[in-house]
Amino acid sequence: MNEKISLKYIYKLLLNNKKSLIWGQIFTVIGILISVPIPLLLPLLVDEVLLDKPSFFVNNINEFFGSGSALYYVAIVTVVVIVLRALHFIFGVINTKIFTRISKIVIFDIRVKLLNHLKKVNMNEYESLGSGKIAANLITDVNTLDSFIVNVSSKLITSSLTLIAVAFVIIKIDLLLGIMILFTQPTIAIISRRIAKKTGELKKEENTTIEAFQNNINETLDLFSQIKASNKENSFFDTSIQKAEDIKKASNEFNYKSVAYEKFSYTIFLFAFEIFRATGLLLVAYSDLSIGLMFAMFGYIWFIMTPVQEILSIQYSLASAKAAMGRINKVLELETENDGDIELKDRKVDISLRNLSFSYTKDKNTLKNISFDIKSGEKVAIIGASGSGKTTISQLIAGFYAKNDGDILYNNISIDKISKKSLREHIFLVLQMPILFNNTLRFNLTMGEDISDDKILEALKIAELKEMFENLENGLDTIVGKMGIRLSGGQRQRLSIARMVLANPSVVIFDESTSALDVHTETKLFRNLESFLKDKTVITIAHRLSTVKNASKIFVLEDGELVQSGTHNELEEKDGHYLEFVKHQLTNN
Ligand SMILES: Nc1ncnc2c1ncn2[C@@H]1O[C@H](COP(=O)(O)OP(=O)(O)OP(=O)(O)O)[C@@H](O)[C@H]1O
Repeated sequence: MNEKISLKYIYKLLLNNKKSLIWGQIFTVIGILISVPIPLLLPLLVDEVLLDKPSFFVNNINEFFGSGSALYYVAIVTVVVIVLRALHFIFGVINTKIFTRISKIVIFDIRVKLLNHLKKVNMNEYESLGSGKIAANLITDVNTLDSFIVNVSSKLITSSLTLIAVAFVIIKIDLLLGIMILFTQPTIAIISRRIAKKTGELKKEENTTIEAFQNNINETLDLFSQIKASNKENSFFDTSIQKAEDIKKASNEFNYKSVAYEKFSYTIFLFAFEIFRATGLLLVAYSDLSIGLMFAMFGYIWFIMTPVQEILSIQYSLASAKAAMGRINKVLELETENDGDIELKDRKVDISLRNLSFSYTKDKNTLKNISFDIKSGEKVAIIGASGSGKTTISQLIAGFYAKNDGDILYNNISIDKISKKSLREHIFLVLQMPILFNNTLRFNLTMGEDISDDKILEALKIAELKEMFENLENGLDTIVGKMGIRLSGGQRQRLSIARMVLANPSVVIFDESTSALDVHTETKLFRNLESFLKDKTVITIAHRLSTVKNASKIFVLEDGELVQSGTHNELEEKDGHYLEFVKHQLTNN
């Protein structure tokens, strides 16, 4: 059972780094012990030195270092404060280093968990989310978790402990002012947060308008020639101008309101600060609070701003982390392939479809109750109208999609019991539109396997690609694909065939794999492949009569059902889809 990502799960992963966590907490406590007294030190000299009421500092300095002038006491305490601040900085850096490392390890573990799950996800499930969403889960959502974990692990404990320590100190200095500060500060912070949220919403609106403009302008520019051809420049560009107008409005709102909101929350803080100051003055006037301690209290007001903000930010970060976990768990909920453990050892593979049914979506059955047998070494063909389910059958035979009903047997063993790895070693599906990796020609042919150049060249020769290869400056090391040289549709199809030759499977499925080739090249190619394919099982999906005619068996599909099967000669004799197909081909040629 694949455990979902939850706070408990993250906690468990954090605990895997117990030793570092303990060290982190030790440094946290030391850091707090160093930083909390800082606001107290210099203000106390107001009482002890300026108002000439020697107490703790002056007495201790006198005892250990001897007495001196005001400059002497101020200088010593200032040096102590600077040293404490420097130490606090150093411990802070060490702490950040420890907690960042732990959170990166946790995030790495989560990414690995997701990738390991994705590796086994079955195709139907994969398509239900789509690559865009999955990539967003792996990048954006995991990053959201990342910042949450960094926040929680390093800031939550530090900020809470700091607040507790400061609360203890300021309540000890003056109960009334201490409680006032402790209640007012978080209230102000909450108000600021609310205001920040409003700013966030305005920013979102601005982003939406920018995105809409971007999508619109991208489409307009992509289809520029078509727009011009249909004389529609005005209407398309008017829409773009309207979208630009939306940006103007939303951007204006965001820019001035965000500054106003920011100033507003700072002003509220200053109001409160003035009230604290007045209360402090009154406490000095009417109670026993000293001037020095009053200044120290003012120092603590600034001091607790950061931990209060940080604790609140964790609350928000928790909300986004929970949403991110929900989306990440959608990936972990994708069902994995039913992987069996039987290895297909024999290179001779008989394939049988038994009442096979399959649907991509719940509302429509793509394949209905299909049964047929293909003996090892047989050369069969599947034909049918576009959308009748030919590609789907081949994908099911190759084990890409999971069947819904019925069974596919390989040497009488159900697909459910066979290891998918072993199945794919035996079956090679040559696609109509092979996708190239943005990598060298060699990688695209070998998929990273160590295969000698001689073998690769032999495969290129069989696939009728030798000539193209000889014209490449960097030979097998030429980058092809997105950022490299673009190959034509026909070249890509032949490259896929060369891939298949190198993989040397026992069953080859050609899914309209030569549709982009001219008849002359196609004939040469199949002649080259003749001896290679001699003992192999070959399933050909094709639209050309010439390609299927010589098959030992032809299966005719219609709307997901097997409607006819037999040899060319047998089927040609009967009225039905095959005869229609033959007639159609003859009249079209
Ligand atoms: N990934 C998919 N998700 C949902 N529906 C799909 C998917 N792939 C194919 N289909 C649908 O399944 C049906 C059969 O498609 P399939 O590609 O197997 O037909 P085909 O006979 O190979 O067609 P063609 O000759 O045009 O390649 C079609 O209605 C198609 O729209």
